[in-house]
Amino acid sequence: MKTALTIAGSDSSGGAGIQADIKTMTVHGVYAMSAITALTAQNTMGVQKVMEVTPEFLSQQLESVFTDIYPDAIKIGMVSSSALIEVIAEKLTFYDAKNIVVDPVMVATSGSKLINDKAIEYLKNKLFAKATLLTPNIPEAEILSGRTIKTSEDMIAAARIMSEEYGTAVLCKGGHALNEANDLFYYNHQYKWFIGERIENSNTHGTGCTLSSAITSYLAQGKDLENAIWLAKNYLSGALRAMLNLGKGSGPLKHTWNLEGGYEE
Ligand SMILES: Nc1ncnc2c1ncn2[C@@H]1O[C@H](COP(=O)(O)OP(=O)(O)OP(=O)(O)O)[C@@H](O)[C@H]1O
Ligand SMILES: Cc1ncc(COP(=O)(O)O)c(N)n1
Repeated sequence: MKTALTIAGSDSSGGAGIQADIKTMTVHGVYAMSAITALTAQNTMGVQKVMEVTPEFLSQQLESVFTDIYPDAIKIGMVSSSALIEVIAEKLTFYDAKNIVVDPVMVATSGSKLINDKAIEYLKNKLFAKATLLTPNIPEAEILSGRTIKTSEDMIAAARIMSEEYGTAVLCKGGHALNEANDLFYYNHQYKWFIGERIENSNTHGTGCTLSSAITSYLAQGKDLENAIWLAKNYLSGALRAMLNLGKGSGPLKHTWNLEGGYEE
């Protein structure tokens, strides 16, 4: 069985973070493991409280996982402080980790900030160069590239800046654009659009986490990067199309849709 590790925050409401990642990896037939960076008390309406783990405890979780069940691929999500980022960067190097998807989570769908400013600099300087793929959404891509994104051309320019600066592939997600759900992939001085039909569903809590952990699952199974992105986007579209409607705010996706025989693309 292929194995994957998520290094991320726990979401008590189960729609994003560690819980979304484990559900997604599991329905892809991949053995999921976790190293938790923070506990969040959150629901579909917002993040009520965050409790970070200590760098020592994160370090121990990573050591416990890597020295026993080596992950074939790794997803990194919410990491809110520079000390935790340093620990992750050090362990990824020490254990020679491969197939690393970094989702630079900064703000939850509900608007709550999930990272501090110093940590953003550490992400850029210590973690991004180790990534196989970075998956910023549009607001994150604006912060990371220093460019305002209003058009498709702006998305290409921002992705180029990030890809060239960090020497990694970038998938700039277009879920925050108004009419489309097209994601822009940039690697090796070339770009490609991953076109998605926009689904009218206001329950989008955890779309970013789910997409990045689906990509990670496919990488663990040995798919190449572009194929992994196509397959993951198809999975995500099905999870939105299943129209689960839970909670009072922006609710979670139906992660199990692909086990139920419906919603074929
Ligand atoms: N309404 C939608 N219909 C179809 N696809 C969507 C929709 N909204 C988002 N997506 C897709 O979901 C994925 C995540 O994109 P998005 O830009 O929402 O990321 P994100 O902001 O990191 O997610 P999150 O809401 O978890 O923070 C992308 O592939 C995007 O195209
Ligand atoms: C622990 C954790 N990690 C990531 C997100 C971002 O996901 P979203 O933007 O969909 O709320 C979140 N809300 N909580």
